[in-house]
Amino acid sequence: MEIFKLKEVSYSYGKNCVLEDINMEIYKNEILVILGPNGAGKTTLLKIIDGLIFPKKGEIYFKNIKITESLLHSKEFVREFRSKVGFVFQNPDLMLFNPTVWDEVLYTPLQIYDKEKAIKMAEKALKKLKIYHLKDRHPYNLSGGEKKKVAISSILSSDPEVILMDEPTASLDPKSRNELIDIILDLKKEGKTIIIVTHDLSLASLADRCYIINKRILFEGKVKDMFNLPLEEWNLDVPDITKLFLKLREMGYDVDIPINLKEALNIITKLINL
Ligand SMILES: Nc1ncnc2c1ncn2[C@@H]1O[C@H](COP(=O)(O)OP(=O)(O)OP(=O)(O)O)[C@@H](O)[C@H]1O
Repeated sequence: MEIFKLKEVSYSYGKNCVLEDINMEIYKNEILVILGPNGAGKTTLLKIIDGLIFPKKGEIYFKNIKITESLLHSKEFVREFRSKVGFVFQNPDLMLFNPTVWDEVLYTPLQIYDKEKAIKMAEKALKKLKIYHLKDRHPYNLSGGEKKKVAISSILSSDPEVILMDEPTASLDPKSRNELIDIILDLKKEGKTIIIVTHDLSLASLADRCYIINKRILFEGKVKDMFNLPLEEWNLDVPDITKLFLKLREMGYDVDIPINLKEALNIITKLINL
């Protein structure tokens, strides 16, 4: 089932066109990763999907309903849409406005559920991100990574169907990054649709499908099919492990390009045992 569909969407800031002719489908229960270098228009695209800005050209559909500017002014639609689609901003400071972490994470569920259920949801979300101990802290005084986790909890606590994440691993240390990756995979198992925007190519290993954009769509498909593309020329952060396997190919080894460390180890083990 199609959750979102974008048809020939374009967007400009003044005269500066940053997205042109974007055609995109987002399906239920997929992890979609949108890659692109700095300034490629990724955040702008997420804002369009989240209805925060409206395309200058083109059409956008949410579950087959065409989103129009007047629909975005309808309180009823916006309320329903906001309860179904959650957006974790790149900069958590833009999301955190309550006096404590607890108030922050409880805020949206209280608008949707009764108090008892809202409290349960908030507790669950804080525990999921392993930040329950921070619940009485003021978000302003937290570290960058802690703020990011609060921002993610505050979205998960309202249990949206679709989660948009802008550079979710930025400012997370390696342990927290791996924990977040596990959370994203769990969310998929729970039936959620997750859209991740990043220039960190290693996150692509999570994806069911990827887009690479730079104002326009440069690629759409499976991660595995990305590796024949000039990724470094397109200014994407190619992980060292990927570079190593591309080099092995250049040297004449008939190897697949692994999408994670486990796959890399399997391929190397096979090579050694040849
Ligand atoms: N509010 C704005 N007003 C004017 N120009 C903007 C605005 N927001 C973004 N831009 C410009 O639009 C282009 C795309 O920005 P956007 O933030 O969508 O890119 P991005 O791919 O998310 O980049 P990054 O990876 O650096 O976060 C950039 O050139 C940026 O300077």
